[in-house]
Amino acid sequence: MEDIIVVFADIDTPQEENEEFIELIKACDMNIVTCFKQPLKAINFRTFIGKGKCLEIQTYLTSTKVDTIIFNQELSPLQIRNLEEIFQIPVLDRTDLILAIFEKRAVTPVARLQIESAQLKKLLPRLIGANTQLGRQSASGKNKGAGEKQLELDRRRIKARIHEVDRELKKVEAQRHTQRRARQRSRLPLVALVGYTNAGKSTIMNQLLRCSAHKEEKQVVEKDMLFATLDTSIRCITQPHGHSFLLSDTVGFVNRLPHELIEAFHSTLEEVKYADMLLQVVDASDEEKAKHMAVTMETLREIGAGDLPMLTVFNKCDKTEYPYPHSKGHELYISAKAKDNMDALLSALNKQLFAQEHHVKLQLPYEQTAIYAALMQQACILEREDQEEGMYLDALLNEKLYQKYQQYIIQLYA
Ligand SMILES: Nc1nc2c(ncn2[C@@H]2O[C@H](COP(=O)(O)OP(=O)(O)OP(=O)(O)O)[C@@H](O)[C@H]2O)c(=O)[nH]1
Ligand SMILES: [Mg+2]
Repeated sequence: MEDIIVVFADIDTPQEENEEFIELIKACDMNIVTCFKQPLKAINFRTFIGKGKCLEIQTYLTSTKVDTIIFNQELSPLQIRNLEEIFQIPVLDRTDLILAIFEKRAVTPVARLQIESAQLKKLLPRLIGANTQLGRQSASGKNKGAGEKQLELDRRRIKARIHEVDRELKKVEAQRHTQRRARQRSRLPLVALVGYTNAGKSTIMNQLLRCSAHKEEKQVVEKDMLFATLDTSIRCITQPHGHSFLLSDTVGFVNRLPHELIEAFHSTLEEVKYADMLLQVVDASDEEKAKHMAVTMETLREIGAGDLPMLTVFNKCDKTEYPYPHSKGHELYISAKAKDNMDALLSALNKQLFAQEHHVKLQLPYEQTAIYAALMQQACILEREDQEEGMYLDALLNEKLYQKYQQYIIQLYA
């Protein structure tokens, strides 16, 4: 495990943001040896923090073994270079840390390529104009060779590799485009799970898969750690009495998600843009939920998915005082840990996803098996109640079915 020093260089940084930063460090399996704090009125353009603080850290380093220093802010390439010259060990900023977490978590080849692209693009400007023996390849802090010549070689190699990686990623984008076209032809609506990291998106996906009539669909990874999911998985949810839809689970968002990452994860995040509807998952037990929702909205706008219809799911209500399952307009309160809450989720989702449809109650004689079979296939049956005189169906019908089966409709809901 890497031994690190954390430098909180604060320019009115809220306390919660610093707490989240510690969580990010934990997610990266690093051992914090000590923390230095400096409230800043002005940023030193050469070293971010002041001379006095640099000296204090330098003195500390003479007596303690430390592998890396991590700043809770974004640093410029020049600041990083100067700080590394002073401390003689690698210095990482907030973006490097998030990239390092992603690097650790990346399991699919695409996620690996995306992270490599982001890391190389962040590294390149640091090498321009650098003349020290310190150059870093990744958060693991491998030192590179000395001298201008070596640097020039490094720069060229990095540029060539960026080119190669981006070409691979373009291929992936084209592949995803083809897959998307195939999905669109299937005409199944696509629902995308989005939200802050660790809110419970993958858990909801798995619970819905358990309820799905097609149980063979693969489960996704759900775990209590930041950024458990790094790629997009799309599964088909087949409702026992109704429409099927596609559900996608993707990478979670975080406050100030580095721009390099959004760019690198373009093809992964782009899937969200093509959804028919978003399921925004919020951890209801998190005190910072309002801020997390704002970050989610901001990220959605950034990737061009800000205007899609949305159902907001306040999850983990079992850890709160909120009654659940409970539906209120476009908001739903549930606990994904309670399997029976998925009915409430599906019902809210169906209402919104198939909103252009008519919500009706039908009374159908038992002998009308052909009509029942047609409704099962083409409509969304929310509830079935069997009585002596026939079955009562609470269903969503499209215009065509609505006209065709008028004679069986006994109630039209608002
Ligand atoms: N108590 C409680 N825990 C939950 C609930 N839903 C999910 N969790 C837990 O929250 C943690 C995170 O869940 P995930 O489903 O992996 O979260 P995610 O949103 O997919 O996270 P990322 O992939 O990191 O973005 C896991 O330990 C889950 O077991 C819930 O309703 N109640
Ligand atoms: Mg996940």
